[in-house]
Amino acid sequence: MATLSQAYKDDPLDLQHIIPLDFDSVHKLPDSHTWSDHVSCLDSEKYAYLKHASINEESSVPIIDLSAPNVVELVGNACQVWGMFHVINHGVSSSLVDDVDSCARQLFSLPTQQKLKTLRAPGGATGYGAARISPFFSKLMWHEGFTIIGSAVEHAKELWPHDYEEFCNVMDTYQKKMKSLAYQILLLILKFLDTTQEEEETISITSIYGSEGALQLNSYPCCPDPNRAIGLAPHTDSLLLTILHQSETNGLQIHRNGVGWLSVPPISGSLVVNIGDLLHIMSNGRFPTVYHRAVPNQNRHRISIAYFYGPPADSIVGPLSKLPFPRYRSLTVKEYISLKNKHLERALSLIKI
Ligand SMILES: C=C1C[C@]23C[C@H]1CC[C@H]2[C@@]12CCC[C@@](C)(C(=O)O1)[C@H]2[C@@H]3C(=O)O
Ligand SMILES: O=C(O)CCC(=O)C(=O)O
Ligand SMILES: [Fe+2]
Repeated sequence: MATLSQAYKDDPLDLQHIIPLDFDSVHKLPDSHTWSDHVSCLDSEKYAYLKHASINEESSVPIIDLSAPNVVELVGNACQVWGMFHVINHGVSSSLVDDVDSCARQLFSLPTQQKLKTLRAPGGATGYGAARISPFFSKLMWHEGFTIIGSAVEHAKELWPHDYEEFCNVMDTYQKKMKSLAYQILLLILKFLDTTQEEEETISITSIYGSEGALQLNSYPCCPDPNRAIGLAPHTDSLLLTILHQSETNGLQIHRNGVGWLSVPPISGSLVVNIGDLLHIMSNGRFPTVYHRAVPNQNRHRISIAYFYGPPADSIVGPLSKLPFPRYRSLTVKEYISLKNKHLERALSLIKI
């Protein structure tokens, strides 16, 4: 059976030459990390649009209480209008979230030489390094990441030879919580979409027993010139849905047609859920896959933790059968990952019917 790690291994990305900067030693934004044209170009292009757009919708990402009686409708509407929402009353304890956050901080505050011991191998998907999307951009990002798929033990032993257990336990517990929360949200979404009983059963069974997730720890160090740098370049997430914890510092932005880049500030105790490409496909395009980015700050080192939830790599994903006029062809998760690795955002248009 193909696993998520295998899917990334089969389609290696050459990231070896892209290594995060030793951020502490840099006091001026290097040319390699200066995006001024790109950043302002994206914004001004969209501001020109704004003059003509009529903005008569809610102006910020909705906050959904998972214990609300009409939660299916709330989640469904948020998925259709925004492709993103905050969840509160999600059942994940704040102490666990704080632990993950502080473990991530500890990891990123290790000396660069130490972190580089876990540098993502050429065919590997896990460990320390630049974002996978980096080779698609000519400028580098003000960011370092650490990817975990399954157990973090091998990398953790390299980072803290005598003291790795606490990190592993926290990451394991958090991944389990994220998996069950993601599953719970997926069921609400399937209820909202027109899903046949049979499909619901197949999807639920594979999602709970066979699903695979990945945990991405993101670090955006203090940046000497944040307006001309990008933390994480604009992208959509590939899998079904992503659950993001952002600590108290702003940085996440989403792109809204006719509006431009909109900040999604952290709300204490909430988690941000966003639709990924695979759920966009399953919903036959009814749910947008959210184009988003992260920007750095001058005085605050920002940490975010993203959990990516998806079906097993060899399962087949396509528009749900009751949704009329399929707009995308069905394909395996592995095939989609491979298309995305090669074509990034053009992957979706390549599977249009
Ligand atoms: C399971 C996943 C999801 C990945 C790839 C793999 C592990 C790391 C994830 C991210 C995290 C950072 C943004 C992104 C775009 C990236 O560059 O790496 C994500 C990507 C995706 O959603 O495609
Ligand atoms: O740091 C953030 O707010 C966004 C992270 C993100 O988009 C990702 O990890 O895919
Ligand atoms: Fe993302």
